[in-house]
Amino acid sequence: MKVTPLHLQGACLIEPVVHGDNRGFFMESYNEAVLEKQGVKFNFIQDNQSLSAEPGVIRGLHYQLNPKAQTKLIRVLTGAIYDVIVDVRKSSPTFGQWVGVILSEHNHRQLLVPKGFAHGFCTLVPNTQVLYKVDEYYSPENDRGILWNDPALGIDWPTSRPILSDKDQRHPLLKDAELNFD
Ligand SMILES: Cc1cn([C@H]2C[C@H](O)[C@@H](COP(=O)(O)OP(=O)(O)O[C@H]3O[C@H](C)C(=O)[C@H](O)[C@H]3O)O2)c(=O)[nH]c1=O
Repeated sequence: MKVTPLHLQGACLIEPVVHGDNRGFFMESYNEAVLEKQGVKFNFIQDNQSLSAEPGVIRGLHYQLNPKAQTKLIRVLTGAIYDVIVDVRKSSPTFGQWVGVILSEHNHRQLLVPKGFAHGFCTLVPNTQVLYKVDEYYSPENDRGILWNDPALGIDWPTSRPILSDKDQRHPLLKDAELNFD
């Protein structure tokens, strides 16, 4: 597995080794020891999976407040997403900055999202299934969000008319969001 740090501290791209042959491919999609040797060590305790039937679905921008903040390891089982993380650590020199990467069933890329980041993605093709590991359990009372198209963020989403959940239509702007990350 190749681990490439991103410019937002703590975030990294992970690319597994894919063994292709005449049948298809095999890969170790997660290997704790291999990642730990490269400084990626988390106690993931929950696996999540979502299916979005249509392209242009945006889920996010979500995070959980401390003490239930989550590290997330995101990958795509089928389809493709434009995956975005936003640094919401108030004392961070990159507070409010974001990075977007394409994760797909074809590039097998994974994104490690540190605690203190809001996370969201936009699906790029139909029937996109996203899998992700988290190191804290779901905590509805600590679940928060930031509006996907907050002009202060200027995220270059692939669509300006996304399919959104009712909840994702009502998140505050970053300047009004409840944050408790240093
Ligand atoms: C996150 C979560 C949700 N749920 C229930 C709550 C709702 O009844 C239903 C859908 O939840 P939600 O609309 O929050 O799902 P997404 O919009 O896909 O949100 C997720 O996708 C974005 C991109 C994220 O980064 C978050 O991890 C996560 O919030 O699943 C659970 O039962 N357990 C969970 O861990």
